[in-house]
Amino acid sequence: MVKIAPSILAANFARLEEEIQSVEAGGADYIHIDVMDGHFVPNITIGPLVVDAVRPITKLPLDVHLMIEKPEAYIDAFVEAGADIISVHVEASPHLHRTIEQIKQKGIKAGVVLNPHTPVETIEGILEEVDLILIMSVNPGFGGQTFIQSSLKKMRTLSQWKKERNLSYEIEVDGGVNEETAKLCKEAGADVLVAGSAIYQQNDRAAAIRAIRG
Ligand SMILES: O=C(CO)[C@H](O)[C@H](O)COP(=O)(O)O
Ligand SMILES: [Fe+2]
Repeated sequence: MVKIAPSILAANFARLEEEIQSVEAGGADYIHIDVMDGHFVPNITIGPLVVDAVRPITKLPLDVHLMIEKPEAYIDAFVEAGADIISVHVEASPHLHRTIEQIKQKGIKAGVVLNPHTPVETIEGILEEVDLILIMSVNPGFGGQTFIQSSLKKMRTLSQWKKERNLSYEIEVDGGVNEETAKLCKEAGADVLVAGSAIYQQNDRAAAIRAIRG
């Protein structure tokens, strides 16, 4: 069954505890946390302090999506704050192999993220090292954008490589995921669906999660 990772970017930050607990009770599998630095992407969101505050209020794995320059400088802080999965953008990581090793040495899962224009071939050399590959289906920086269809081809390729090469990474998709686009992502081989607006804009979080899971 596909996993659902609600993105708290679309939550009411003044009520973060309730917002997180509502999706946990509604059947979510991960809590997706979008970290933006105002440099790699044109928006600023949250840092390790918020991850640290959120850690004790949920049992779910914290799936931390770093949209920041020099992610290697902040990995230790996010691990200490309680991240379970840390994903870094290939576009922000000239020494991607080293950064992935740095995350794994901390005993947590390591992911790599591809922007919409970045071909999957750029990470072919690191497929065996990563626990998760996150395909951006919008340009990172904001919630509530429209799903970019060309991301489906990347999911299909990653799914095919995974089978052919007997690999174990999870294929995650992020941006514009709703009931309709979720179906396409599942058909293309996605294992984890991130959804912000499609979950947090609904009062009934369990129903929203069920609809996306399909
Ligand atoms: O990484 C992100 C944006 O950079 C978010 O996780 C993503 O946009 C989720 O929001 P939505 O489901 O509303 O598109
Ligand atoms: Fe994200």
